[in-house]
Amino acid sequence: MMRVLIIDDDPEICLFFETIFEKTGCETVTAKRINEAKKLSTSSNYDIVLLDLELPDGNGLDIMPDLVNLPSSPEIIIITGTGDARGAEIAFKNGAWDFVQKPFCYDDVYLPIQRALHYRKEKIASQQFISLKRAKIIGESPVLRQCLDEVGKAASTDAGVLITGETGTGKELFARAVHENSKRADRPFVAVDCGALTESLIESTLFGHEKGAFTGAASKQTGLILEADGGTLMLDEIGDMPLSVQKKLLRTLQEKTVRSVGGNKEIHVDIRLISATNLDLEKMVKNNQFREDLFYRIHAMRINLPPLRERGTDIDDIIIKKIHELSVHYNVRAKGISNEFFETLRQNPWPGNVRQLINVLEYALASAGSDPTLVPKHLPPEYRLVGIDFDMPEENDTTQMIDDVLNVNGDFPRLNVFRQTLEKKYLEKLLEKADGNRKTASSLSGISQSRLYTLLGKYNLPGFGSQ
Ligand SMILES: Nc1ncnc2c1ncn2[C@@H]1O[C@H](COP(=O)(O)OP(=O)(O)OP(=O)(O)O)[C@@H](O)[C@H]1O
Repeated sequence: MMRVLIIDDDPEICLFFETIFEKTGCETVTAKRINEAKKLSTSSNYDIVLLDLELPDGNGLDIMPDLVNLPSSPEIIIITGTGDARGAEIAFKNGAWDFVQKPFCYDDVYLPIQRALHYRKEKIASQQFISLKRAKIIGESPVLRQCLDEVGKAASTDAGVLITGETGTGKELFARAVHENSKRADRPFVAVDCGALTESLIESTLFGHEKGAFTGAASKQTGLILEADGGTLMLDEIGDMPLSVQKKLLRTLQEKTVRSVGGNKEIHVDIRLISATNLDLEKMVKNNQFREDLFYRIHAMRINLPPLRERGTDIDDIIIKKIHELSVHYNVRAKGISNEFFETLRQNPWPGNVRQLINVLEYALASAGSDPTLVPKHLPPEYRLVGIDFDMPEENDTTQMIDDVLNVNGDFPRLNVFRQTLEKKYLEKLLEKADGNRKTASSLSGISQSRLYTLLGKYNLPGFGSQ
């Protein structure tokens, strides 16, 4: 049973909250003064504390540090005075979960309380399941917790892990979590995006090269596989790795040695490999586009990350924590978040998943300026059109684009060429639609700004204006 401490000197307000919490099956205790609250909070554990700021023997904020640091780390909801416009700022700066402003009615407090109870229940459940360093992974939904369980299992072995999932679902974040919880945690974690490297670059980037090994190799360079020695190598977009490099990688994994381009020496190397992809590698194996022996080698374990739209209330947790993080990062005043803001974001489909959501939150924070609370009007217009599939091109457009690419030179293209041509066309359209604005392009596509730059460079496309 959840326990709630209500700190307020007004008997009517105490009764009001006691009734609400007891209806949801919680046990409540009340304190009318700071001294009384101090004694009660140290003699028992509480899940939620409601704290009035105007108490007869002082300001409620004076005991905030004591409450925040209680062993049970309760979720604190602050009750601010009538017309106190700094309610959100006071609450979040002092580590509160939420705030309610006097005078309030049942509807004003019902949602903050439900959210706090829900969050608390999931937090307790997750603590029972996981004692894992989570890197920066946010979310408590059952599907996400299952993935964290897999992280725990993967971290206790040295086996190859394949992480699959749509773009922006956190594949790199989870790879880091595996590394940080493994016995290799104090050794390097090196991530390489195979999709961002041209066929000729990928081999020398991974394996290194000798001076003069090819035109432009002015000096000897150590490859990233050796950089990861003793630690973890993450190969993102491994499905984009050319077959010739796949063969060389397999040899490295089997023999635990690496040979640079143009070199004749095998150097011993000890790496743990984590691969990631959003392609169907099984299908690629069947179509001879991915080596079967390598496929078996890299996926002794598998973690399949669900898209954000299937993660239930994780989106709320991510919104709350990321807004807080971004506010601190940009040194802007803490803001409240309206229910309508949450609701609008929940209803979007998020094809670019968490990355896309973070980009939109960044936009919202910038467009809110000094407004104290985030509301839907702070979102990019296309995200306010809930229920409309704004990110998906019309089916006819897509079919036309695919047909155009298939008919290039009249020859049927190899899959690799097809994919790259389509990707280039997508980027051209994206630049057009985003009007050359890098933030909009990143938000529309769900691709990080740094990845966008890499892709534009790869296809020799113009960059963005200076915004
Ligand atoms: N569960 C999560 N909690 C907090 N942040 C997350 C979560 N999942 C993803 N992110 C953030 O979203 C962004 C994208 O994550 P990441 O790069 O790991 O995705 P990815 O699946 O590797 O994407 P891609 O396939 O495009 O390379 C990063 O800023 C990451 O920190």
